[in-house]
Formats: sequence, C-alpha cells, structure tokens
Amino acid sequence: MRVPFWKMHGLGNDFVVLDARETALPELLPATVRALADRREGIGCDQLIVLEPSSEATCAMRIFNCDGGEVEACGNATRAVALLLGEPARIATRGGLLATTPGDASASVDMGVPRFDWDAIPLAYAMDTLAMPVGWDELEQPVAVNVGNPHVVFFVEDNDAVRLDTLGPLIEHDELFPERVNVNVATVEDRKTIRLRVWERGAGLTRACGTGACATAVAAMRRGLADRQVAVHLPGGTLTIGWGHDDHITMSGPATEAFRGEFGWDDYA
Ligand SMILES: N[C@@H](CCC[C@H](N)C(=O)O)C(=O)O
Repeated sequence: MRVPFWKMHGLGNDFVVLDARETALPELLPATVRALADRREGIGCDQLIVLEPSSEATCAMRIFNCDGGEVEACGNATRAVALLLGEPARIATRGGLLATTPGDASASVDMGVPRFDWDAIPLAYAMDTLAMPVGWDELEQPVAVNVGNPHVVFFVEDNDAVRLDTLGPLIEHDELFPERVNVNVATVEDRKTIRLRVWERGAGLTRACGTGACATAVAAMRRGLADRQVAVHLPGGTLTIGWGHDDHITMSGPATEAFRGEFGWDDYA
C-alpha cells in the first residue's frame, strides 16, 4: 500500500502528517511510528500526525511522539494542520476540541483552558502546583500545568545555561509524573517577553514546543511575572501566547509545509 504524506513544521518542530479522513490506514503500531520518525532510516520527524474523520469536529488529529507513544496535544502540529485545512476549523484531539484559524503561512489556535490541580497534571501525590516543593540540581520549585498534555516549567536566570539534555530525561521519567512530563526552562526577559527551551516527553530536545509555550506563558502569568499576552522566543522562532479573561489560551505563529511524498506501508510495518 502506497501512503501519501506531508512533511510540515512549526518553528522547526517537525511532523509527518498522514491523511486517513477518507481512506483508513492499517493499525499504527509503536514500531511503525518509530521507523517512520527515524531520521536516518525513515522520513524523520519529532511527531507523527494522523488525521481521521470526526462526528463532532472538522476532523480528528491523533498525535504520536517519535518514541511511538500516542499523546493528547501538540500545539505546533495543530497550527500545521490548520494550514492544511485552509479554513477555520474545529480539530478533535485527545486533549480537547481546538478551534483553529489559518493565516498566511501561520495560524491561530484556541488551545482551551489550562488545568492546575495536582491530579489533573497528573502528579503522583498532592502538592501546590504553583511552586512545587521539589528540585533537580539547579532546577527548583517548578510550576505544573496541563494544557491538554502535562508540563512543568522552571524559571531560571539564564535558560541557555541549563543542562537540559541531562536534566530533561531525569525529570521526564521521575516517579512524581505517572504519565511522564514535558520539561520547560524559561527566562523572563520582561513582562511581555520570555525565552524558552523544552525537553519534550517522548521526543527530547526540539526546536520549539507550542504547548510548552502555552504552559510557560500561563505559568509566568500565574506567578505574576508577565502580562496576559507575551512573545515566547524558542530556538526555532517566536510564538505569541495570550490568556483571555474567558480562561482560554490563544497561540499564534508560523507553520510551514516543507514537502510532500509517499512511502510504502510494508517498508515500515
Ligand atoms: N511538539 C509539541 C508537543 C508534542 C507532544 C509532547 N511531546 C507530549 O508528549 O506531550 C507541541 O508543539 O506542543
């Protein structure tokens, strides 16, 4: 079976997008996801995205990290899919129903309402999620936020100096996080500007993470460090994040189609 795909990215966080809205695909096993995502032997991506039909939305979007695991949310991929759909849409994800508005090589997404209760993150036991009494070396007292998927956010003097390649996996796999966690290290430049690096659950260091930008912006706003709209600068570029008085987060930023192709399913199954 030949399967067409789009290769897309949002600020360098890249995706292989498969369209199963009209023609169903065979069952997607974790090993197939890993093989397609492999940058040496496969097509290569941080996340594999599958579009499916939905009775409640324009389409459903399934999200798989490059380690093969299926997850609830991906901000950058939602903007990429918004661009593919080409008109205002509602996209059903495991993390919630998202309203999207495409622009010219960009898109805005209503990312829904963030959650802060310890069991909604989820954490293994009850604690204050605005200043968690935990630490890993120089990373201490993070904020925990669920924006469809789980995040912890550490505010530091200089986020470029943090050894995220070693601390990220330690924190991701800590038993405090029963569903693992995305790890954000952020430096607040001023009330409208944040610098961010992200260790993504199931994908490692990426050029950008849309949900990480949302979680970090909301965490900074809850801590009283930032205004209700901020520019979040990631290694791959900048996202604008707002947290409205209706409690909804809005994310705006670029999305890019890199190329299209097709592959033989049996080569990866
Ligand atoms: N790159 C994404 C997030 C992808 C999922 C994440 N790694 C998780 O496991 O929750 C984004 O742009 O939000």
